Amino acid sequence: MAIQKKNAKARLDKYYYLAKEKGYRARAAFKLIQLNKKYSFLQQSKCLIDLCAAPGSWLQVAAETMPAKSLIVGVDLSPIKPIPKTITFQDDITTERCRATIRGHLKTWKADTVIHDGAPNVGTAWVQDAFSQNDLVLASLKLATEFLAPGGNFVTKVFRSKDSAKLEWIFKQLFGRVEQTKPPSSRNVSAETFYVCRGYKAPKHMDPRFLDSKYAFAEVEEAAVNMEARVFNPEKKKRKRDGYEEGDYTQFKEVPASEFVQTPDPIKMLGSVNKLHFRQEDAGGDIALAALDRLPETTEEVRICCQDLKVLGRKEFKLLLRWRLKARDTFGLRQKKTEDTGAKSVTTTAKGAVDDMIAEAGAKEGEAGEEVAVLESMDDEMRMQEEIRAMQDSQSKLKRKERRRDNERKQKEITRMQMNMTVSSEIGLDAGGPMGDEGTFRLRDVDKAGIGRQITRGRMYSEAEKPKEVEESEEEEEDEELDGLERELDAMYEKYQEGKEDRDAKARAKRIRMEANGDNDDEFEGFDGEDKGAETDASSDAGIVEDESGDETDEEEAELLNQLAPKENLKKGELSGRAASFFQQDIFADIGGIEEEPDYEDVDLARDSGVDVNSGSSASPPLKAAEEVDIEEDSADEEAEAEESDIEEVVEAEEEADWEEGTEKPTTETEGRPNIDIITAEAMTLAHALASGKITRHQMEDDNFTKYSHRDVDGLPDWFLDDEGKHSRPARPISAAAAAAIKEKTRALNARPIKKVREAKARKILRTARRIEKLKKKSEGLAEGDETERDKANSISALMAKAKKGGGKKKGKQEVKVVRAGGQNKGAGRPKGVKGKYKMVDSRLKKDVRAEKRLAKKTKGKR
Ligand SMILES: C[S@@+](CC[C@H](N)C(=O)[O-])C[C@H]1O[C@@H](n2cnc3c(N)ncnc32)[C@H](O)[C@@H]1O
Repeated sequence: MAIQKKNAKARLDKYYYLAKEKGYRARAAFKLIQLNKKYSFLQQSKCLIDLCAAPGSWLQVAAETMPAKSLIVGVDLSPIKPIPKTITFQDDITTERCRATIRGHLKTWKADTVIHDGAPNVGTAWVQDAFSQNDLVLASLKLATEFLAPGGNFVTKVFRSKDSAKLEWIFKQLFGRVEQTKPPSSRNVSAETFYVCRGYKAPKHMDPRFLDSKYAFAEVEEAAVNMEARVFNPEKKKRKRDGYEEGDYTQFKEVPASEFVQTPDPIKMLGSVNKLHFRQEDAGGDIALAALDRLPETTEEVRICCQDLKVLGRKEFKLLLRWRLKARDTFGLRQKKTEDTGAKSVTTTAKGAVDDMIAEAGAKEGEAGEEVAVLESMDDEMRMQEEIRAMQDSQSKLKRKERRRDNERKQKEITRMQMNMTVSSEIGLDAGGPMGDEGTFRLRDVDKAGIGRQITRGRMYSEAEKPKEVEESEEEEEDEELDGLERELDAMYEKYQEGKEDRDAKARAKRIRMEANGDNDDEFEGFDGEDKGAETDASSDAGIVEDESGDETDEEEAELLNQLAPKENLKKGELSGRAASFFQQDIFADIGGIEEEPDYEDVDLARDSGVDVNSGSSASPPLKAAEEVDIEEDSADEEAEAEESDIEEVVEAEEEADWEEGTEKPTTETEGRPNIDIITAEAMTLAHALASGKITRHQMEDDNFTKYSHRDVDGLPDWFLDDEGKHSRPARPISAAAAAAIKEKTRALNARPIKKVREAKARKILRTARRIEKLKKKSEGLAEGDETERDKANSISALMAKAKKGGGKKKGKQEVKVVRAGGQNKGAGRPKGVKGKYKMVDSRLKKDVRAEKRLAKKTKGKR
């Protein structure tokens, strides 16, 4: 009684008092609180079913944690006192009636979460308790599958037993994520544990047997307990998560040592019992045991080992097995195996020492006579085999390593030779000379490897292009896997780019431009002044921005705009308006008129690198070279790039619009040269350096032979190239003057009116020009007429005045309505029915005006 009292008190732990303090009906409330703290399923649920809910502490927690206006239904065999915000009823959760009642409460709703804390009336045998509890879990799961929404949660209590693994397997079939946990408030002494199953898969069809305890918990042939592992790997302890084995409820087991000698399965015995004893228990005594006890082989060491089998190591188990074999020999229990079988055991059991020992001990021998006789020789032989295998392995590894190193060395030599860093005599000295069998540079080998062409083209030999003969099967497999990953990565990158283009118009415009410009990863083909296409390509590659003025489509307007700076009016050697304004920039202030003959090399270079040169002119070469500068390079900073994209976007949009109208594509060329403008400080620095003769073609060529000039981009993924394009590019020098010039240019560009305004202004000028033209013609006609000079002059000045006004009535100019004051219009305010501007006149004023007009007419007629 005293003990009972003590136990009862121990049960009243802190959660019991906490539950009292907080007003929860049971300490179980904290289990749900702690589970929810870890997995937060209550906050996300709008509809919950609590199975086995009495007295209702879980319902209380759910009601206070779930969102307002949630639907909470609780059911239990026992009555539940009403809880605010919840619906409760009394029923057995395994019945159809209970399901129907829940259905009635839920109506069209589906449950987000089903919780189950059921415990059948326990108190019978532990195994029985566990089974009925798990049966209840299965019933609750069955109910949950009927009401759970897809993606819903199921939280349940499970008693750890041999069936809990089966339950876990079932949970995993129905839910995406299944976790087992034991909240701190669950007593350690209790075998209960909780499963939190999330992401209900909501299968359309389910075999009813799946949730039937008869099938779910049916005894499947248990995999034989691996006693060998227990005996030969005693250091690896496995936790007993499955509870007690069926029919085996004692913790400590001991058997007479004679049983161990007689048993056909000594390994199993060593793995399952705790002790082998030599105690005589039967009144008559065990003769075998007594004889065993007196055997000289039963040494003190053997006796100590028999005391506690659970603490033995591999060596001690081996000792016991040998002792057993000797004892069996003595008792005549063992028949020697034929030489043949022995030999077979040696060759077939190559799985390591554990297997050897199993063979030694004749594990699972059917009868007592099937044991292997030669223990020691087997051990030695196996050990030898093992050693040989290990040596072979390490040798082949070494060979492979050496081969790889050799290949790497050869590759380095090839690269060095390509870069003129080595002379041919240096190469292959150790490889029997160039003509030797292992000559590094035997062309046949090189060709076989498929890199001959690349070498002759001057391309670097890359790591990725290893000769086939040195490829190993492992590497091939690895490559295949990597290829697959790369393809996946490429697809993901493409998807990302598409998404980016959808969101970002600039990215879209950039892609369109890239497509329009064609593939820009063409190899560097060298400078070629004749190749216009290449020139354009190169300039577009470098991000050249076309001049907006090239987009004008209205012929007349374009004409008019061009008239403002007519080129044909330029004298020989004189700069065009655009060129003149370009060279008015401060940066070119130091360049005076240069008299020397043009340096045609520089001129060529300028053209090749995107600077368009009019070589037919006699202007000073640097000036001419830079007169129509078409250099462009990628802007180094993000700002410039953004700016560039902006401009390009406008250009694209305009181009598309023009094409839609069916007009010709606007020319982006002037006299065969692209209309390109400098927009970056780097380009401006280069232009200045070229124009001022600070650098020559050769210098520029040298400067451009960098690590960036011969990049091999073949086979590189897009994402990598895009990233390289952004971050790994040559840092070109920028002079302060060039930066200032570009800044000034950008400022001027920003200050410039938008295209629409410029067009409107141009239209206005055009209209005026047309009127003047008309006027000219009219006045010519008048001059030829018979009228007096005075009349002619009057008519011309009237025409002039009219033209000045803008050619008659201005469209949209509102007329002022004259309204007679008095009558119904008498009084203040707008007269009825009059819209817009109006003027009130009285009858007197009206009469006076009419009289004046009459008089003026009369006088005119008399003249
Ligand atoms: C541990 S209590 C539940 C405590 C509850 N979660 C709480 O917080 O108050 C277990 C409950 O399971 C109920 N139960 C057992 N078998 C049941 C069944 N077949 N149908 C409904 N309820 C059952 C018992 O009546 C008992 O009230």
